[in-house]
Amino acid sequence: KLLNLWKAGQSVHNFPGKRLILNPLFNNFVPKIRGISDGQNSLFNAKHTYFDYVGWDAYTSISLWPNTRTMVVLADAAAIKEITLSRARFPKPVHHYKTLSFYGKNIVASEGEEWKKYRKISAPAFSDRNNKLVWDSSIKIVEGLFNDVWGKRDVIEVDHCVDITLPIALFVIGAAGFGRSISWKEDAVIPPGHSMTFKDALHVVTVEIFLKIILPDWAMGLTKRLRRARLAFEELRSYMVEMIRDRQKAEKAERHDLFSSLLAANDHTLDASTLTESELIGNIYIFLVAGHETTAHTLCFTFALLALYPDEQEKLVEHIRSILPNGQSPTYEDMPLLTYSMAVFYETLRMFPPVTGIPKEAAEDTTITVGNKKGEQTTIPIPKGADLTLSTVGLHYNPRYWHDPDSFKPSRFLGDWPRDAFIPFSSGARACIGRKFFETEGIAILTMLVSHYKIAIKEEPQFASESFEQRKARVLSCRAGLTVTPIRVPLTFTRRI
Ligand code: HEM
Repeated sequence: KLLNLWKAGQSVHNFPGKRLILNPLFNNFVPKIRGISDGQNSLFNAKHTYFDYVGWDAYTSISLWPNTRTMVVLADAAAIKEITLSRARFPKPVHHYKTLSFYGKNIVASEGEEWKKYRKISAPAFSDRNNKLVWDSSIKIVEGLFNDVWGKRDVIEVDHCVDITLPIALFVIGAAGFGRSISWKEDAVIPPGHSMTFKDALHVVTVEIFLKIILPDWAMGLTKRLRRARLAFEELRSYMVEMIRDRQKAEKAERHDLFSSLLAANDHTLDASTLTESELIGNIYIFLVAGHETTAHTLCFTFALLALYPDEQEKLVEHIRSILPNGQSPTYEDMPLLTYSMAVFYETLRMFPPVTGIPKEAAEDTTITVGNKKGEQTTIPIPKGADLTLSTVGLHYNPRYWHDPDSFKPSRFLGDWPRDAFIPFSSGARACIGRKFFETEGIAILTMLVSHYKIAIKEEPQFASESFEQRKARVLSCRAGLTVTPIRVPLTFTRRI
């Protein structure tokens, strides 16, 4: 093993970095122990500090067990751009995404011809015509929250903001992606033939996904938590199968949503049939997950930041009022005018990118040139098979590109800003297909919420004496999940209009 470590170090010309016993796969299960494991949420916690320590916008991370893994972690905008633009030289290491394929192969966890096929089938559903559907669905869902859940109350206290943002995001992808409209009232009821709601099944599967990596099937019956996880995996599958059967039985209405595109590709009566049943379910699952958790967590951090910085919230409200002076609901045509809402999201995504590290691998022996804050450049040899991690957080907190990166300043996104140093949706051919979907629903939801309600941190007696910095650290604390997960964001919504 020591010889392997020496050889791996040689292969990257001993570029400085970490030498660890355990592969990053174990970060979620083993705490941070110097020389052994990087621990949970390590990229997010370190932000740009380890790059500062090394003195370059790159470092190596070589680990030994269960196999020798050579990784180069990057926070250099030019190097990251080069990598994301060269898909043949730096493909997606699909073997790291195996857990996302347990329902079937899909667009996120594939490469090459297979990925091209899934992308081609899905792309038409992300057109401008469907974005209008996303917008209208989002407005309707927030109106449902106001009317059916919050009702006539002037002050609403929420113990954890994700309790509202997760259902909102799930209802939007359900309605706009899969024609599955769920009302807030229906959502609480377990339908006949099921023992969990759709929302709970999807949530448990998303949270417990890591158990699937480490445990064999037989072990999933050992404890109450594992049995609940196993039940959720089965329940979600049966919900997805029902969704397919219901849509297949329904009148062939003129629909152009994602579900129609996926089903048409699975229609064995057509010559163009290209998706198997397992690929169909694999892709439905991945769109449900990719389309709701990232969105829900981003909305939650956005509300938390606006509550912590009331001056920024008022600037946002003033801007919205200048576009919608009579308090009317925004329309899809208003979206391009709501530039401050977009700036607030981008600043939130800069500070809390849901995906903290984007994996790539080297398909051949190659090199990468990176820089540092002194303006120097150096070239790192990258051996074939080495892993590369594009550190979204490292890049987003890199002072070479962002002035005062630790401060929440949405206005930095109003003028000219360094586009290559902003990759919350990744970049290049493998960038997020749902970016516009998110931006559309996000702006509709944010605009509706802040123009109707003032958002504040919920006052709780046990935290009465904390300083602003302590409050900020408490409210914004997060852990690693499938995406960066806020731990507890207690908020108060007070009616404005
Ligand atoms: C704040 C919102 C979102 C963020 C930050 C985000 C981020 C990302 C990132 C970083 C990737 C690349 C992942 C990788 O290389 O492994 C990605 C891919 C993807 N995202 Fe998103 N996403 C968001 C919302 C959405 C939504 C709303 C949908 C669907 C409705 C979606 C669907 C997908 C899909 C299908 C892929 C795989 C694309 C491909 O490989 O061709 N995402 N997303």
